[in-house]
Amino acid sequence: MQTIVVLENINPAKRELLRKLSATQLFSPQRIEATRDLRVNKVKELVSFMSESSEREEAVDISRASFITALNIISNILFSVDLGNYDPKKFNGFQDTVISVMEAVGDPDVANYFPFMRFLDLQGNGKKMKAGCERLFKDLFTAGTDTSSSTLEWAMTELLGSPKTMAKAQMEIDRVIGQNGTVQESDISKLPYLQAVVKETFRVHPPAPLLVPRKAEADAEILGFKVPKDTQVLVNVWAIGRDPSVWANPTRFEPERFLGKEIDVKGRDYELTPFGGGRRICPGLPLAVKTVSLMLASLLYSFDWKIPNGIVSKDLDMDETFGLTLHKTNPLHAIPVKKRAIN
Ligand code: HEM
Repeated sequence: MQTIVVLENINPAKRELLRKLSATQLFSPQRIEATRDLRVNKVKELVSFMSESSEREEAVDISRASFITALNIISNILFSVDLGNYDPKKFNGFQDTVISVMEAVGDPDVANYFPFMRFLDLQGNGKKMKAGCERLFKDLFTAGTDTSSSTLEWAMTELLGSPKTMAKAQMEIDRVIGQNGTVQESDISKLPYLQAVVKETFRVHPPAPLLVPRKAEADAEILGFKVPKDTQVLVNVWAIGRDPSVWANPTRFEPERFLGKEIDVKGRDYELTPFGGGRRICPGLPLAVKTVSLMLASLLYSFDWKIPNGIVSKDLDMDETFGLTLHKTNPLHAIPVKKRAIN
């Protein structure tokens, strides 16, 4: 399931296209607003899946389940179809996904069904353009799914490792939603502690720890360091997130540090830039923050969580595999225990 964001390998023209497509056609504020119910429904399906596992007292692979949800949200925004399936027998990962997408793209009338495809000017472009599109969509799915599922997995890992923090987040959600509700996106703004948990997860476990590599366009000098033209520059947001000169107790997971503070992940506060910043800032940011917050709030509202195999919270492993993307080395498995009837 773990895939790597290899956006640095895309040529600049394609990257620009991917960016433009994301920002103007797919994740513009209007489009994000128009697809709100879709996200709520896809997260309801995640909760139903967890509910079935709960009845069987079965541990769930949190990263995999949230990956399917994130994938279906993006595939529905793009093509109004589910490309992921919670049943592993019916879903083999990106290969199947991209093939299904390409079958849709191969249809000459596709732009009638998916108006944004006109933007790509597909008509009559033949095999080469089709291959380009295949790569383009694959990159979009890759950039948006793995990053979101990794964030959710780390948030749940940290909360399972700190039962008090989990209880505090659950109490806040219960207070806002009441006993028999469903979490809506509009509730998230009323959940400052949940938002702080998400920010704290981004601080300690940024899914793209070195952002996307940059290259100096000209000789430069930064803080006395000479950076010659064409040097590859990596921004280590993982290290910034754990810098003791910036953060008190940097290795502790303490969402409280964000309460009452303006600091956000939108690229303006340089101590917390999990989505990058400036011209290259992640165009999927608004979608990602909404998706991750809604998934997390819904899982905490509907279920209590147990770690399988008698492992206690303090012994939960936090091993990270560090590369262009950051992953939990051993996938988190957790058992959902239903707290209330699922609507
Ligand atoms: C928690 C979720 C996510 C995180 C942490 C994340 C993070 C990032 C980062 C760090 C970059 C590079 C920015 C830079 O170097 O300044 C990036 C680029 C990108 N992201 Fe995201 N992302 C997430 C979700 C998404 C989603 C949901 C989508 C769309 C479906 C998406 C699409 C893209 C694209 C297309 C780029 C390339 C932009 C470019 O090269 O200019 N991302 N993302």
